[in-house]
Amino acid sequence: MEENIEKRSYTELINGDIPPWVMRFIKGAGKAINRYNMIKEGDEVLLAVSGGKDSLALALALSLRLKWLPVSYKLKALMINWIEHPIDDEHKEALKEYFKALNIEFEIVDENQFPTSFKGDFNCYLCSRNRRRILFEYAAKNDVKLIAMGHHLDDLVETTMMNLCFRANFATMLPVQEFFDGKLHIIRPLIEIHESVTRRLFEQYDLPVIKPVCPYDQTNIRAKLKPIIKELSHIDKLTREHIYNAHNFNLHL
Ligand SMILES: Nc1ncnc2c1ncn2[C@@H]1O[C@H](COP(=O)(O)OP(=O)(O)OP(=O)(O)O)[C@@H](O)[C@H]1O
Repeated sequence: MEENIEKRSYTELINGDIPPWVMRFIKGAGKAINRYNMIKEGDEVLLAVSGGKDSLALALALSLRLKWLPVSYKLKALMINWIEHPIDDEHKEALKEYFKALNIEFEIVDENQFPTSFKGDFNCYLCSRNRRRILFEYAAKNDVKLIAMGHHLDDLVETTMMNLCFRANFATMLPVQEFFDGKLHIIRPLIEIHESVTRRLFEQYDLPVIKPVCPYDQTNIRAKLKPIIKELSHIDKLTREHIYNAHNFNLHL
């Protein structure tokens, strides 16, 4: 586990001691939720948890804002534990404690990251398809129609660049993605949040973050794009926002 010495306890946030920058983060998520009408009164939201800083930050935002919102929604968190490299008991306990403190029901399911259907192939695309299939099956079984994922603005920018530069495609990650004729939606409440904010949250509070276990994590194209996007943002610090705004999401709603 990350060294938590000198970090503040996340329970401070849960108990209401929320510094302005964390409040801006929570309100930023709320702004996207409202802008895209992601969650309505009484909805049940399945939160997809990787154990990384972003999905844990998303859990925090979705749970804390319920304290002052005039509307209510139900949260349930699901983590897929990959059988090929399972998380250890200590981390499992820390995650369970975190979700309990946030008042979110939390479940861990064991699944194969390399199912036989891959026929020996493996890449990020196949892996995320597999993850999505597992999440969809779980949602269908539990009659959940909303799945929240921890993707943020930097993820959107990297996806856009990947599609444009390597796949000759003007395509992006959507804040709200519809499946099965509207029977299921993936929502991304952190879509307007910079990764630097979730990183800061993780650096300052003892969120029970699990270190990335994916062998491809630092070598994939996404990781190679990060310094390039950072460089672009030195030319114009609103680079990420420009790429986001280029999609004119509002026009399609
Ligand atoms: N093992 C998993 N179980 C459930 N959901 C997952 C899992 N891995 C990823 N997700 C979902 O997919 C999103 C994007 O995954 P990705 O692998 O890019 O994130 P990460 O860097 O591992 O973690 P995070 O985004 O939480 O920091 C996560 O934010 C989370 O919502």
